[in-house]
Amino acid sequence: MAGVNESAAPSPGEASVALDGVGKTYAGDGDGDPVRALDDVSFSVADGEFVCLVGPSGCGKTTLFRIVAGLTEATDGRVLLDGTRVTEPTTDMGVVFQEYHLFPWLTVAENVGFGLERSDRSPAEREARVDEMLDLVGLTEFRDAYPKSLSGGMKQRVAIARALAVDPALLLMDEPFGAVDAQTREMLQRELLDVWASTGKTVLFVTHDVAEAVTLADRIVVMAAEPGRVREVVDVDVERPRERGDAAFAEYVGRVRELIGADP
Ligand SMILES: Nc1ncnc2c1ncn2[C@@H]1O[C@H](COP(=O)(O)OP(=O)(O)OP(=O)(O)O)[C@@H](O)[C@H]1O
Repeated sequence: MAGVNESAAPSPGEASVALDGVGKTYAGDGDGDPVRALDDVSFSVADGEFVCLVGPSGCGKTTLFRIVAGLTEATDGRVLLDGTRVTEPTTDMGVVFQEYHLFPWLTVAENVGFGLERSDRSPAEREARVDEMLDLVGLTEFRDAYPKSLSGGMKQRVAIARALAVDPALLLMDEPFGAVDAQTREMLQRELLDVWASTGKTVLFVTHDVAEAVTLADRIVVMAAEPGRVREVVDVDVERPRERGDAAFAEYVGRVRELIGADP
C-alpha cells in the first residue's frame, strides 16, 4: 500500500529544493478580506528525485509554483535551491508552463538555444548543445520549423528542450501536458521519464491529474485547501514503467484521490 510520510520536513543540506515554512497571503481586492493562499508549506525534493504536487482547485499549486520559480514573493518562509535562497528567477531552474510560451518568430532550434545566448559557450558549443537537446526530444528534423507548424505535443517538447538546454539544477513544470489530448499526454509522460532517466534532473511537477502523478513521481506531495498546505507526502513504491491497469497503480490513485477529497 501507499507509503505515507507524515513528516515532510526539508533537509536543506541534501535537498536540491527545500521549502521551509512557506506561506502566502494575498491582499484582498477593495473591501475583500486578505486570502491566505498557502500556510506553512514545507517539503523537499532530493537531487535527482521526481516529485509531483497535486491538490484540489484553489489549494495554491500555482502560487507555490510561482514562489519556487522566484516569480512571486512568499509572505513567510523560504525556498532554497541547492542551499541558496531563491528570491528571483534564475537560470538554475528550467521552467515549463502549460501554454508552451515559445517565441513564434524563432525556429525550433532558435527557441531551444534561446537561453544559451547569454551563456559563455562558443557559437559552436551552443549549436552542439541545441543539436543534443533536439535529439533528446526527437525533433532533429524539425529544427528549422516555426512553432505554428507544430502540434501541441511537439511544441511542449520544444519547451522541454529549451528548459533543459541551459543544464538547470531543477526542472520545474506546471501542468505541462494539460493542453494536449490524452494519447499525446501519455506519450509525453513516457518521453519525460526517458529524459529524466537519461539526464538525472531533479523535477518538481505540478498537476491536477492524479494518474499522471502516479505514473511519474517518486513521491507525491498532496495539498489541502483553505489555506493551501501539505496534507501528506506519498511515496510511490512501484517499479517503472508503471502500468495503469495494475492493481498497485489503481491503489495509489485511489489513495491520493481520497486524500484530495478528504475533509480538512
Ligand atoms: N493574485 C491573487 N490575488 C488574490 N488572491 C489570489 C491571487 N492568486 C491566487 N489567489 C487565491 O489564492 C488561492 C490559491 O490560488 P492558486 O491559483 O495558487 O491555486 P491552484 O491550486 O493553482 O488553483 P487551480 O488548480 O484552480 O488553478 C485561491 O483562493 C485564489 O483565489
